[in-house]
Amino acid sequence: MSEQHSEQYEFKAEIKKLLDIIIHSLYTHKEIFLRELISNASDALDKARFEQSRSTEMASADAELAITITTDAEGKRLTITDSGIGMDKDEVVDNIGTIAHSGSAEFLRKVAEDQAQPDNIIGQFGVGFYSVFMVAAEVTLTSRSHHPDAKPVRWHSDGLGSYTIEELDEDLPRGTSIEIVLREGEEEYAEKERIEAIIKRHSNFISFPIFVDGEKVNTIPALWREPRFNVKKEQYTEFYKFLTYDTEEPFETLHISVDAPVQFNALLFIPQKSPMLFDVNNIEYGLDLYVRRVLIQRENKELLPQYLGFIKGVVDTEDLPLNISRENIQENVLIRKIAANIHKQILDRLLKIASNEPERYEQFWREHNKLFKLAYAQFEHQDKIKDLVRFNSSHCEDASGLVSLQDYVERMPEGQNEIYYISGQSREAIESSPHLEILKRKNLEVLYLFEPIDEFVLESLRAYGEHAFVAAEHADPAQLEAISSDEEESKEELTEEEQRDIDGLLKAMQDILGDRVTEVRSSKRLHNSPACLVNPDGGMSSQMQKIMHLVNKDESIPQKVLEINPQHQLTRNLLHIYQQEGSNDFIRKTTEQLFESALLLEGYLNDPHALVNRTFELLQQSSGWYAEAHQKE
Ligand SMILES: Nc1ncnc2c1ncn2[C@@H]1O[C@H](COP(=O)(O)OP(=O)(O)OP(=O)(O)O)[C@@H](O)[C@H]1O
Repeated sequence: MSEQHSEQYEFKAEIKKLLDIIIHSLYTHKEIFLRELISNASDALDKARFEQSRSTEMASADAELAITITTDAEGKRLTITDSGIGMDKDEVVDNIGTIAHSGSAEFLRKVAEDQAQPDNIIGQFGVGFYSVFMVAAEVTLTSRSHHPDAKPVRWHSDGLGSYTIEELDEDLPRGTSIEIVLREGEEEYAEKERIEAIIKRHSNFISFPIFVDGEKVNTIPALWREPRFNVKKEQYTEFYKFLTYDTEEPFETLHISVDAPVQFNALLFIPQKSPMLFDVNNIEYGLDLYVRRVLIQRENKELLPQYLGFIKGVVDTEDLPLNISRENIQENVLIRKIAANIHKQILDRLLKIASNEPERYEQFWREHNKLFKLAYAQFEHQDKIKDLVRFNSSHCEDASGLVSLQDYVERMPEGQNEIYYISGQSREAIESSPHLEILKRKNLEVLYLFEPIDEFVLESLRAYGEHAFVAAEHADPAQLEAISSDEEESKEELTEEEQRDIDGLLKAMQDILGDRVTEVRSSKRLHNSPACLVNPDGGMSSQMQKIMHLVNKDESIPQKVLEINPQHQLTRNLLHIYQQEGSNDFIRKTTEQLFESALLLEGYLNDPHALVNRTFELLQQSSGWYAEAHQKE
């Protein structure tokens, strides 16, 4: 054969690194290299079938779409050939010379990040084409693109530092062929039985025939088109592992068959583990869309709302034209109908698990809630979502407990109309909040929200039944009056004179704080704490306010109401001082101190210097008075 001269290229540094790990890996399941090559061949065949379905002019138009494997035990060789889309020279350089694709890049990042043993994680990632070097001493890839005028190309490498590439003058049938010369010790991969066993284990669901030395090996039809009663649990699990490379069983399987108003079959899985979420707004998700068994698009996002992005699976419909373009999928009414049906079925299944197997549902929630909570942004199916969300609450023994809104409402005592919540970084932080005091005293359950998104969830859900969600700081003490509490309130009533003077004291405190507060007023909500900050009526909750400040890069402190507990001993003491001397320097310092302490508790105090210095001054003064008082005795 006449050949043009071949050109030699060095591998890029990152590929060298990947190859070095792969070649020196002691990984015991090297057989997955075949899964990777067959998966690439299948993708190439899917693309060829896709082009065929839209009558693109192609080389070898009549070739059967199949994968052909030949073994040569004597020559220690294995060849994998497909009649797929093929590659021209530029495509080989671009595709085989890069690891920008998901599997390998992720693999390298994980190895670098975790210092993890590559051997343990190599099987979890599709490390793609290069995994062939786990078993190969030499690899020759020959490819002929489907473009009618393309020239065949040959790529050759021993995986060590460089590769050669050349265009061939003779024409070849469309597709790609990978010839592997096995390394010493890896001869088993040139044995027919071994190869057949590997295919059965990892590639049984490939939708194209796979021939090994002339015999067809894979026999399983598209599982999602089988009637449900025909499919065994093990087959679902096997298909799930094939689809996701997960090593565990799926958490839940949904096999859906619908005939009207739109025909489709779907096989969907909820994995046990959530995907790695670095950025929930930027995750890869979607369902594989087939039209009459032809793969039209992997990870189609129109079929699944983002908040259910942890779900994996395939959808196959008879009702769309095969030549639908990927762009048209987006506006297609049938796709929307399929998506709506799938959406509803998934939620119904989750509701069923939540009511029949609450503990198992909690397991789901713990794993997938981060993504699921993005449901706050969509307004469809809100009633179902309300029954699916879970939070920690004051009813739980510790921060790991979960309650449903239904449970909460069932526990509500007579007279309680609202569902109370409070946000904070931890259960401890939340439980020390003065805003909780009145609710605790009335024995009312409060939802504890630990993540910023939680408040968005409640804001958008607004109410459960007729019970509105209300931040603890907005709980109206007047309304709570009606609810009886276990503890008898041991209020020491203020005398008429004290009541009058306390108004004067509050006014004096307000003058001291000026426009740092909207008002200083007497509190009905406090019990143990002397003071707290609350939002002026109808404002957003503090947590929400903080998020908005963060978003707007605003560091200013919002104006709030300072509430003073008139029953507190500190207030009583201040009142006596005020009655004797009017507003003086001690009242000024104490007011500043109360205000800044409340700011500190709310997380607003940017600079604690003044607070600390004032603490020293007040301690010095009060210890002086103490010493004096005791001397006199
Ligand atoms: N048999 C083949 N026919 C046509 N193109 C191929 C074939 N094998 C590989 N390629 C091309 O080379 C690219 C790189 O393949 P590789 O196996 O390294 O990664 P990948 O398949 O893209 O990613 P991943 O392994 O994460 O799924 C493929 O995306 C494809 O474009």
